[in-house]
Amino acid sequence: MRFNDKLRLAWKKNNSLVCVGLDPDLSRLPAGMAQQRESIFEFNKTIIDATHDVVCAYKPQIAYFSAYSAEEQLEQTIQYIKTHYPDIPVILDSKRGDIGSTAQKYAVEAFERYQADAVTINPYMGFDSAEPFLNYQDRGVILLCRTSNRGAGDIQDLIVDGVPLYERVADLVANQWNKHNNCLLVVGATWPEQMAKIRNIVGDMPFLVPGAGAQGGDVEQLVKAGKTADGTGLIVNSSRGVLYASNGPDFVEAARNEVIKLRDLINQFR
Ligand SMILES: O=c1ccn([C@@H]2O[C@H](COP(=O)(O)O)[C@@H](O)[C@H]2O)c(=O)[nH]1
Repeated sequence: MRFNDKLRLAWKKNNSLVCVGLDPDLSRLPAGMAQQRESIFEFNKTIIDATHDVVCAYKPQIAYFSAYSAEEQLEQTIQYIKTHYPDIPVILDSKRGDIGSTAQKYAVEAFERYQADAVTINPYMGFDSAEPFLNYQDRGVILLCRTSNRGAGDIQDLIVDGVPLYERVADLVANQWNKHNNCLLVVGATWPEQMAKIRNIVGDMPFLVPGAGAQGGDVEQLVKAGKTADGTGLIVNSSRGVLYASNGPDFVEAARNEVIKLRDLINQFR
């Protein structure tokens, strides 16, 4: 099934636009869980089991695995989701980007080694660096457009041909790179004004929206700025806000409650 179809079904099945980011930080694991790489899969599995019916996607961030030489735990986590909750898409957040021959290997890493349904990539090396990913027509390719961080504007707001670079990226992706209808954009929850502009440029293209939760993005503003006419179009990610809602014995319940709270708040404004 194509990524965008899988996403649409997940939005509908769980009536949720929430994506849980799987960013396992050994120093923040719940009390009683050993701070060692072997705990990562157990922690992720517990969070996934507790939230699979209230999310539309999971987003493991590769750095939280490779930093601990825990690639095996990343593989196990993705396989666990695909086996037990096959309706929930997995987005590998790795933000790769390189010359075509190397990008080809990164595409194999994301889509064949890790079996991700979608991957984040950096578009700033141009079309040939994105093409190896885009050629996997059933997978999603999520390109950085206006990121959630404080310094997002340093480069993304530079004026190119009379418009900010992030608008050029949005236009380029929507009108030239999206031949297989498998492109999405990263648009930070922290920039609702820019999000509204991007929505105007790209029509119904889905956005991966990091920055709700720990980064403080305003949910009402982001949903109003980014939703599509049918009240979808957004994959709203929260990582730390969910994973570390509590580090006590109630961490599972606290994580689930956090997701439900975010889901219900988003749904209020769809
Ligand atoms: O613009 C971006 C792109 C990616 N991210 C990633 O999303 C999560 C956010 O984590 P929180 O704990 O919910 O803040 C993290 O994996 C980032 O690498 C982003 O924040 N902004």
